[in-house]
Amino acid sequence: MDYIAEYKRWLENPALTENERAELQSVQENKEEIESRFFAPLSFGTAGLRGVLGVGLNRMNRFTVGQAAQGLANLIVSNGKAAMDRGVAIAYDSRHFSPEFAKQSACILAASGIKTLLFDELRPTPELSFAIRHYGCIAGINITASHNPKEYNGYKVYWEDGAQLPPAEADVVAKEMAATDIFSGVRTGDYGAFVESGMIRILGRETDEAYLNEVLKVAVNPDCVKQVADEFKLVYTPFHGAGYRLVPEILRRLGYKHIICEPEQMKIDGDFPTVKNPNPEYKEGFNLAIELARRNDVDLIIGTDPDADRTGIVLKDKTGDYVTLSGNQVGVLLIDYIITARKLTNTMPAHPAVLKSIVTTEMARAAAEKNGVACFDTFTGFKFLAEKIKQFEKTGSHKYLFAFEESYGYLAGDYARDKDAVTASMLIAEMAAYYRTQGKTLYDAMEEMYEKYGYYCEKTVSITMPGVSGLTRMKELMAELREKPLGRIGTHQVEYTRDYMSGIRTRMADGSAEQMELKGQNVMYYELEGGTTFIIRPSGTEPKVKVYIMAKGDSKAAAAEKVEALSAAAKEIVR
Ligand SMILES: O=P(O)(O)OC[C@H]1O[C@H](O)[C@H](O)[C@@H](O)[C@@H]1O
Repeated sequence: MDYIAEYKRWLENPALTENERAELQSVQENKEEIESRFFAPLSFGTAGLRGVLGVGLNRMNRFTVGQAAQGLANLIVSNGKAAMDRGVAIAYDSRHFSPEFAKQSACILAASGIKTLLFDELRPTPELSFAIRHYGCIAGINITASHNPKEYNGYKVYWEDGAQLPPAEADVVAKEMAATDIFSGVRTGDYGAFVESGMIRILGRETDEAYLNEVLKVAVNPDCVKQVADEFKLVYTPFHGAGYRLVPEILRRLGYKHIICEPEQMKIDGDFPTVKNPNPEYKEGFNLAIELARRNDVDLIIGTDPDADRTGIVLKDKTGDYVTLSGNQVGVLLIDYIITARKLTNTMPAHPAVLKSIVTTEMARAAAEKNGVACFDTFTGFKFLAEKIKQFEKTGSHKYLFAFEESYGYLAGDYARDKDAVTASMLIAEMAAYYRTQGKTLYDAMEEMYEKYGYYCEKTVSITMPGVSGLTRMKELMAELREKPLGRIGTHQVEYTRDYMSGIRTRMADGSAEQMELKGQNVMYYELEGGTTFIIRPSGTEPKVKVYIMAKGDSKAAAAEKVEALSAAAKEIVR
């Protein structure tokens, strides 16, 4: 794309406000910035749009959002009147412009004759997934950039089962967007008039109630909470986002009496003023909560990201220090706990299964299989886990107990099809209460878990590659890995290489190849000697290449040592 011509087209367009034009004028001397804003449209992938807020074709703004809404509207119209009447549920988080983009989308859909159900204020992402299923909508939109830094926003689109848009529908939206002129091709109308005519219906507390009732049903053994509720305390932080109301509420309904919320981070604010990254992956975000926990002698902290789909926890260890758990550790703890509680309460279904992504710890498989529960893998992205759940429903082959990814996303229950921090917080709190009734802390339970299932250790090394040059470098890197296969990584021999684009697994010793079940994603997966894995993939949500290192050892230290040695190799390979 001729980015200078596109820049000028925008600069001269009368649709821009004075402020928008001034923002574009302010970069006129900066060619690199112009290129980054105009080199290509934001791509509409299966997770919708995600990008930095600002004026430009490759930015999140009212024009790019309008084009996406029109693309979705066209897809729904092509599905016929019944689909249009089923409507679209729309939610948003605490980011800048999230409510504006949500309202704008509702007006664009309504102008195409599609009913919309718009939340009255920010809501957890999983509540949107629930609302789509609950109200029988054809689709859903969520304005959020999830856990990304404050400069970002995003446009996640969901389909009728409450999961993120399947690739076939995403392709249609992308094509419709490309055929829609960003300035003149988007139809809209008056918000007030649409509300009055019922084309836009506002969702409020009644939807929260229906959602919370469903979440509560996922609790496996809530009686244990009642036994310890008088003394048990926990600290909660929503990182300035959508978990602020419903997470404490579900914990209260579960029976907790002492929920200490971090007051600064309970304030809704798209600048996320107290954290660098509103992402439970980073410990720094928990600093205020840890202080609060220390003052109140609390040993469990729960944090949820701005759209309340990710959940992180911090525990007090035996020396009194506060340590963060990884998404893998929390996931395995929950698998182990859910299986225990299901057995205890006689609620284990026939053919139980857990689901995880290929970059998620193998310890999950060990925990499941040791207990007679099957474990299945999918690609990264909750939409793939949701697809598997749907497949189980269709064939009746398995009943899923729990699905999770190392990226701090967990789901149980049938009411939603995206990871749910409200449910995860509830299950974590229930699990902590259960161990308390056994005279243990969650930290004790985690240590025992390693003794039971083996010493696994994982680390993700992320290498940021920003801008247009970063995109090019990522492409080159993945191409190089395919052209010149790695024979060794660090000091380890590569035994098998899996290319998940072609779906081929090659034995390095003799070049023999076999077809795998999963294919079609840009992931290179190396099986190293000694059962260690090393996986490279470009992130789908941030300008990063991620290297996932997963090892098993005879002790915690031995596993960690293997991982550390390979971290250095990761930085050598991904440059
Ligand atoms: O590694 P990335 O492509 O950035 O994705 C990391 C995560 O992003 C989002 O949160 C998706 O909903 C998750 O399913 C995914 O695991």
